[in-house]
Amino acid sequence: MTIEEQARSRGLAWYPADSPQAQAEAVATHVAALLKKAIEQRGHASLALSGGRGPELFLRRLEQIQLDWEKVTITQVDERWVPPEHEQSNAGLIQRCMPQLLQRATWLPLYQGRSLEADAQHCHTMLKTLMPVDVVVLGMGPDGHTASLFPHMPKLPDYLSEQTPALCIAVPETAERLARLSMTAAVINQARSKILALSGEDKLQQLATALETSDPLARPIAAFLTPSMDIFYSP
Ligand SMILES: O=C(O)[C@H](O)[C@@H](O)[C@H](O)[C@H](O)COP(=O)(O)O
Repeated sequence: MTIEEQARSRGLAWYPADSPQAQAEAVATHVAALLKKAIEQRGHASLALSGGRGPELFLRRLEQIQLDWEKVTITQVDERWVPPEHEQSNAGLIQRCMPQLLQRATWLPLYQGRSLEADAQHCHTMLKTLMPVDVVVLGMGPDGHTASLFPHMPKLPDYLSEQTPALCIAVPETAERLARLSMTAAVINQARSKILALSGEDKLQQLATALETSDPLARPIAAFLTPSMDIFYSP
């Protein structure tokens, strides 16, 4: 079975693109269509964005799309616990890519600069009022992590359970990575729409393994491969 067949057999939509540029175009227009529908139905819409290196083309394309951005609230799926001017800040990336759009939308970055725990509590409270998020855009790391939910991290089973009371968690720094803030499955899997955008053969194989083995402790992305999820892949 191809990975596309595996995804479709799980009720996931599969959108292949020929290049990262085509993928960015497809994701941006798809996100805009979902937000437009939410605004038509409920008068407003909410969007949660991931960071990392992957989404830059998508974010810059979204900046160019005409929409009632004044009716959209934008937050983050996760964040490195650094100020926006830090080179590893996801908020900094989003702000650099979408300066005009963020002037019009309601922008709710996760990093507040208090303490890691205090910021996690602040974001938990913010997300409680925002849920259910209309559109959550996920990436996936080469190890199968998504958001800042990493393989075999402490308390991962709690964070991947939709019953977990925590909506945003503090992820302590390790030798390999900065401290982070992250949404949990209680928010992500309650979203009206999930989008996963990934590129490259390595990540495609990781996704195939996640679909085959469904072991979310080893590959946390596996906990989110449920409808309604649209997967956008480019080589
Ligand atoms: O803070 C982060 O790193 C992201 O939010 C993370 O969840 C990202 O989606 C994956 O790590 C993929 O990142 P790349 O696109 O850089 O591979």
